[in-house]
Amino acid sequence: MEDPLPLHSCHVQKSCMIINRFYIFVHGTALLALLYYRVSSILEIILAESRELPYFVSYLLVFASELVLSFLWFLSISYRWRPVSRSVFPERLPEDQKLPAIDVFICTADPEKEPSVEVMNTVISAMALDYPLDKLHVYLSDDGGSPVTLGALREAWKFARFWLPFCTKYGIKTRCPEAYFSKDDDCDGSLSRSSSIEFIDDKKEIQKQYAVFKERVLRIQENTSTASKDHPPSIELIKDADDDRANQAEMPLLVYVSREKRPSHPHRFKAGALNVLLRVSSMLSNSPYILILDCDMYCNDSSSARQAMCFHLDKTISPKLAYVQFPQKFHNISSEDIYDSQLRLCFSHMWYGADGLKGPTFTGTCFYMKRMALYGTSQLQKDANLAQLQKVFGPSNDFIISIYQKNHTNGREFFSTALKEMDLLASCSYEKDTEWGEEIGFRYLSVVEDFFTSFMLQCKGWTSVYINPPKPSFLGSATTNLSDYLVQHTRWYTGLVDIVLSKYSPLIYGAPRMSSILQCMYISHIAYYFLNFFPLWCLAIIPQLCLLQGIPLYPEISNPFFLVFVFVFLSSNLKDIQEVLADGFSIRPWIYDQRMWMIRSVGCYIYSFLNAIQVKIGMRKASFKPTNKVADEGQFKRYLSGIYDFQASTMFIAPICTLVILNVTSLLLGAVKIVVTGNYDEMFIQAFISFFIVALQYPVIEAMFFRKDSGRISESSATLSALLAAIILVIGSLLFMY
Ligand SMILES: O=c1ccn([C@@H]2O[C@H](COP(=O)(O)OP(=O)(O)O[C@H]3O[C@H](CO)[C@@H](O)[C@H](O)[C@H]3O)[C@@H](O)[C@H]2O)c(=O)[nH]1
Ligand SMILES: [Mn+2]
Repeated sequence: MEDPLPLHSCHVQKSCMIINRFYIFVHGTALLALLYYRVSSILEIILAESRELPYFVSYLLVFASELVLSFLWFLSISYRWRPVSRSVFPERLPEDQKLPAIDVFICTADPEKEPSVEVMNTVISAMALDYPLDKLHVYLSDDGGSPVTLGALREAWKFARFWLPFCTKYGIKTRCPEAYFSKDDDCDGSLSRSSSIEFIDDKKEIQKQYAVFKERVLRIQENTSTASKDHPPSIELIKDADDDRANQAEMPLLVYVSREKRPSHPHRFKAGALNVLLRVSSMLSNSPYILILDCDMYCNDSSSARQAMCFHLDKTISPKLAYVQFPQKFHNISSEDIYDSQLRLCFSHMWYGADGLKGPTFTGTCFYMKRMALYGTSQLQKDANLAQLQKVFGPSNDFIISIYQKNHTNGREFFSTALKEMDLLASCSYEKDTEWGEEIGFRYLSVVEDFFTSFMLQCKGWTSVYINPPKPSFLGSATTNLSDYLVQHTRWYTGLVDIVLSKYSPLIYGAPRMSSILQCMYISHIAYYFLNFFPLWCLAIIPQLCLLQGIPLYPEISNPFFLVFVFVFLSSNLKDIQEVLADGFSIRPWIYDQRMWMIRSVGCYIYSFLNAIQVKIGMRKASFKPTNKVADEGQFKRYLSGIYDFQASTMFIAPICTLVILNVTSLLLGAVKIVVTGNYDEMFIQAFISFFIVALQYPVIEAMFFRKDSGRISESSATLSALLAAIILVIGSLLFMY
C-alpha cells in the first residue's frame, strides 16, 4: 500500500542556521581570546609584588562578570544551532469520525483581576473550535469559587447556543465574539458574501444577543461577591434549563469546576487546578488530548485543533510526542512594544531553535497535550496491582479505571452518576500521599509549573513540537505597564531559581537524563538566565568607581586586546540587531530589549534570587498572584504612544535609578578627569561603559528629572536612588583609599 501523504513538514531555516553557526564560531573565538587576556593579566597581578587588594578584587569581579556572561552565551548556542519551522496539512487528516476527542482546560482565579467577559470570550472561542462537536469538551476551572464566574458561564452557554450555529453557517474564522465584533469586517466568513442580505440580518441579530450577554455578565459581576479561599468543591454541567437533549448534541460539553480550597491545605496554584481538571474530566470525557488555555487566551483561529492533530496523529512521531506548542501572542501589543511585552526573542527565535532539538518547553497555555504523558509510563507497568496504583494516583478506583479506558464516555449522561466521585477527585485532600505533582500530572515544585513539568517530561524522553502559523492561533492580553511586567517577571524567575536551587537543577539533573546535550543547554539557558543580575550590577558599578579613581580595568587602546573587547561588544549586539531586522522590524526593538534586559536584570532577577533563597530557608512561602488583566487607561495610552510609565513600587524602580545616577556621575567626573590627565588611552572602555548605560537608559533620566506627567519617577524614588548612588560612590572611594 502507498504511504499516505504526510500531515506536516519540517524545514531547517538554512540561512539562519548558517549565519548562527558562523557567529557562534567567530564570537566564541573572540570570547576565548578575551578570557585568555583576563587569565594572563590576573596571573601577572598575582605575581606582581605591589598588588593592591581593592584593585585585585575589582579585577576579579569584572572577570567573574565576564565569565557569567560567557557562560550564558555558551548556553544560548543551543537554540541557535538548528532552528526549524513547520507547516501542516490539515486537509489530509482522516474524516471527522476518526478524529480523537479533545478536552479544553481553561483556568481562571479571580474575577476582579480577570474580568468575566474576557474569560467567557475565551470559553466561547474554545467551544467554537472547528472540531466535531461531540468530540469537544470544555472545562472551566474557577479557583476563586466565585458565583460571578459560574453565573457568567451560564450566560456564555446561552449565548453560544446562537453563536456556534452562526459561525458554522457563515464559516466565520474569528470565533471569539469580542474580537469578531470589534474587527467590524464583513469579509470574515467564507459564506458571508454570497448570501449577504441574510448574513447582514443575522449578524445584526447576533450582535444584539452579544450585547445582551455582555450586559448580563457585567450585572452579575456588580451584584455578587467574589473570589474565596475557603469553599467546598463545586462541579456543574452547564446546560439549558429545559434540558433539551436533542439540541444539546449540537453543543460541546461545558463543565464548571471549582475545586475545594481550604486555608489549611496548600492548593498549588495553577498546577493544582489543572490536576483537578485532569481527574474530573477523566470521569466525563477522558479525551486523549487536552488543550490548555489561560483565561485571557482566546482561540483566534478555529483550526488550531486540526493543526495540532497533524502531529499527534502522525504515527512516526506520535509515540514520543507529548505536546504541540503554539506561540503565545497578544492582541494588545503596540507597534513599538517598549517593554517587549510580546516576549519577542522567546517565540520568534528560541522556540524555533528548541524545535530543531527535542522540542520546546510548554508555556502554560496554547498547547495540545497528550493526556497519557501526564500520567507517566513507569507508573503504569502492566503488573501493577490496585494498591500500588492507588499509591500513585490516589484512592479513586474510577479514576484508575479511566486511565486504562481508551474510549471516552458520553459525559452528559454520566454526569449525575459521576458527581460524587468528581467531588472526591476535586477535594483538597485527594492528593495526600500520592504522586500527584511529583511524578504525575503538572508538577508542583515551582510556580513556573509549565517550565518544570515540560523539563521533567523531556527528562523522561518525551518530545514536543512548535508551530507558528501565519494567522495567530491564540491571542491573550500581555502586561503593558512596567509595574505588572516587573511583578510577573519576578514571579517567573523566582520559580526558575527555585528549580535551580533544588535537586532538579537542569545542568545536574538534566544532563545525564536528557538525550541531547544541546537540549539540556536550552533548558539551562532559561533556568540560569537570572544569573545576569550579577554581571549587570558589577559592570554598572565597578568600572565606574575605578574610572573615578583612575584605575584601568581594560586594555588600553594601543593594546591589540583592545580590539578583542570591541569585537565582542560589537558582534553580540550586531547579532541581536541582525535578528530584529530579519524579523522585519526596525532597529528600535533592539534598543527596547537591551533596556528592559538591564532593568529586569538589576531588579527582577536579583529579587527572584533573594525570594527563592528566602523560600529555601523557610522565611517565605511560594506565591502566585495572577497577573492583572485590567489595564489602567492612562498607562495603556502611554504604552501605545511609546512612553515609559514608571508608576511601579520603589523596590523595582530604585535599582535602575541608582545605577543610572551613578553612571551619569561617573561619566561626567570621569570625562573631566580624562581631559585633565589626558589618560584616555587606558580609560576609554570604562568611560564608554558609563556612556552606553546612560544613553540606553536615557528614558529613566528623563523620567526622574524632566517629566511632569503621572508616569514619571516619583520624587521619593528619585531621592532615595540618589542617596543610594551617593552611598555606593562614597563607600567605593573609601575602599580604594585604604
Ligand atoms: O492559583 C492560581 C493562579 C493562577 N491561575 C490561572 O493561571 C493562568 C495564568 O496566570 P496569569 O496570572 O495570567 O500568569 P502569567 O504570568 O500571565 O502566566 C504565564 O506564566 C504562568 C507560569 O508562571 C503560566 O502558567 C501561564 O500559562 C503563562 O501564561 C490564569 O488563567 C490564572 O487564572 C489559577 O488558575 N490558579
Ligand atoms: Mn497571563
